[in-house]
Amino acid sequence: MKKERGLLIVLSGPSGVGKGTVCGALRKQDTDILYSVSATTRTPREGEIDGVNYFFKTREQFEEMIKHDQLLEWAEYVGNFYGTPVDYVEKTLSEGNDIILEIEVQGALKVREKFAEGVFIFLMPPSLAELRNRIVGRGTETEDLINNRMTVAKDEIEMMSKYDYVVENDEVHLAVERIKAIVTAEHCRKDRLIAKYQQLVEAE
Ligand SMILES: Nc1nc2c(ncn2[C@@H]2O[C@H](COP(=O)(O)OP(=O)(O)O)[C@@H](O)[C@H]2O)c(=O)[nH]1
Ligand SMILES: Nc1ncnc2c1ncn2[C@@H]1O[C@H](COP(=O)(O)OP(=O)(O)O)[C@@H](O)[C@H]1O
Repeated sequence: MKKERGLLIVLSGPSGVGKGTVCGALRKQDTDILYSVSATTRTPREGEIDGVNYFFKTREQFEEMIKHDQLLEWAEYVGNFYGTPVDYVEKTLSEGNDIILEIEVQGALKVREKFAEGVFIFLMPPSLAELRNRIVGRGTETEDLINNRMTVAKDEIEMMSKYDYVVENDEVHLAVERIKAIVTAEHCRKDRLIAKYQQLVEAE
C-alpha cells in the first residue's frame, strides 16, 4: 500500500527561545523525523559545520538560489538571509518521511501559504526576562544585537495565533516530549488516514 506523504513540521518562535536546542535534543532521540538544513549568509559560529548546521553562502550565492527558485521560503533576519532549500523538503515528504524546519516567524508564515497542511508549532519562553537571559547566556551576540533580537521577539510573539500549537520551552526534555506528542497525534488525524482505511475496506 502506498505510504502517505510525510508531515511537514515547522518549529518557530523568537530567537533565543531554544529552537536549536530543542530541535537538537529531538534529533538525538530515535524519532523518524528528518531535519531540514537551511542556507544562510550569516558567518559560522564557533563549532558550526557547513552542511550540518547550515549551508553557509555568500550574499551572491544566496541571491542565485532565490533566482533559481531553490528556496521554499527565505527571510532577512537581523541583517542576514536565511532560507529553506526546497528540493530536500519535497523529496522527504514524497518519500513518506516527516521533516522538521526550524525557522523564524516570517519564514514560517510563508511556508503556511504553500503548505496549509503543515503542522505549525510556536515555541514559547516561560517569560521575556528568561528569553533575554538565554540570549545573553549564549554569548554569541553584542548588546546592540541582543536589544535588536528582543524587539523582534516581541513582534514575533504577537504572531502566535497563526500557529496550530504553542509549546512552552520551560525545560528542554518537556518541550521535546510535547512536540513528540503533537507529531503522534497528527499522524492519527482522520483526514490523513481516511483514504488509507477506505482502501482496506474496499480491498476486502
Ligand atoms: N525563514 C527562515 N529562518 C531561518 C532559517 N534557518 C534558520 N532560521 C532562523 O533564523 C533565526 C536566526 O538564526 P541563527 O542566526 O542561527 O540564530 P539562533 O537560531 O537565534 O541561534 C532563527 O530564528 C532561526 O530559526 C530558514 O531557512 N528560513
Ligand atoms: N529549556 C531551556 N532552559 C534553559 N536554557 C535553555 C533552554 N532551552 C535553550 N536554552 C538555552 O538558551 C540559549 C538559546 O537557545 P538556542 O537553542 O540557541 O535558541 P534559538 O535557536 O531559538 O535561537 C542557549 O544558550 C540554550 O542553551
